[in-house]
Amino acid sequence: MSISPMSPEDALAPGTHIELIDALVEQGWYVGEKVIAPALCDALHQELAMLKEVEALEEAGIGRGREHLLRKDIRGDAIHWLNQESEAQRLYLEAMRRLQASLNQTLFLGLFEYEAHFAHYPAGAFYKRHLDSFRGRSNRVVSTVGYLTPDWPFDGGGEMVIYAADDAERELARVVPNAGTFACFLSESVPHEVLPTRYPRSSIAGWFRRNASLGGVLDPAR
Ligand SMILES: O=C(O)CCC(=O)C(=O)O
Ligand SMILES: [Fe+2]
Repeated sequence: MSISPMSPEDALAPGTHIELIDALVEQGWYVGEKVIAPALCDALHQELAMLKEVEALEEAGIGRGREHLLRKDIRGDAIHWLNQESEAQRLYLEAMRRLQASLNQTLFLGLFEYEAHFAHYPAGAFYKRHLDSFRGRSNRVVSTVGYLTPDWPFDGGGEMVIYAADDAERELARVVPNAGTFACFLSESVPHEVLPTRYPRSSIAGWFRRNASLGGVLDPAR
C-alpha cells in the first residue's frame, strides 16, 4: 500500500483536533479510535517490523541524559527515535506539527518541539504506572500515543490504563492498542501504564515539549 499521494491533512481523521482539544480541557486526556489513516498506520507498522528485523531497535530505559537507566522491571519495550528517514515518518511528524500548532493557538501552551519513538513491546512486556514528566522539570507537556498493530486480538492484553490525576489508584480508561487508535494526555498529571501484552505490540509514543533549560543547565533532548 502506498502513502505517497497522501497529504498531511489526511493523516488524522477530520475533526480530531477539535475533539482532542475539548477532551484535554475537560479531563486532561483524549482517546480516539480510527484516527490515524489506515494506509499510514500500515506503512509505519511495516517500517517498525523492518527496523526490528535489521536490529535497529534499542532497549528502552527510564530517565533522561546521564540519568538514563535500563530497567526491565519497569519497562520492556524496544525503541527507535523518529528522524524523518521515511515518507511515513515525515507524514506522521507533519501531522503532529499541525496538532502542535492547534494546541498552541487554542491553549497557549507554548509547545516548541515534538520528539517521538517507535516502540515494540514483545510478548510479556509492560510499562509500569508512571508520569511522562516530573513537575518542576516540565519539559514534556503533552504526550501522544499512536497505535499500529492491526486487528488487535480481544485477549491480547497490552492495554494502556489511564488513572485519575488526583488518585493514581483510580482507573479511568483502558485503551486497546489497535491500529488507528490515538491517545493524547497531559504529561505532568496523567498517570498511566501499559499492562503486560500477550502479543507483539507496536506504537509510536511522542511528546510535545516546552523549553526547560533552567538557570543555564541545558535540558538533555532525550
Ligand atoms: O504505549 C503506550 O500505550 C504508552 C507508552 C508510554 O507510556 C510511554 O512510552 O511513556
Ligand atoms: Fe508514558
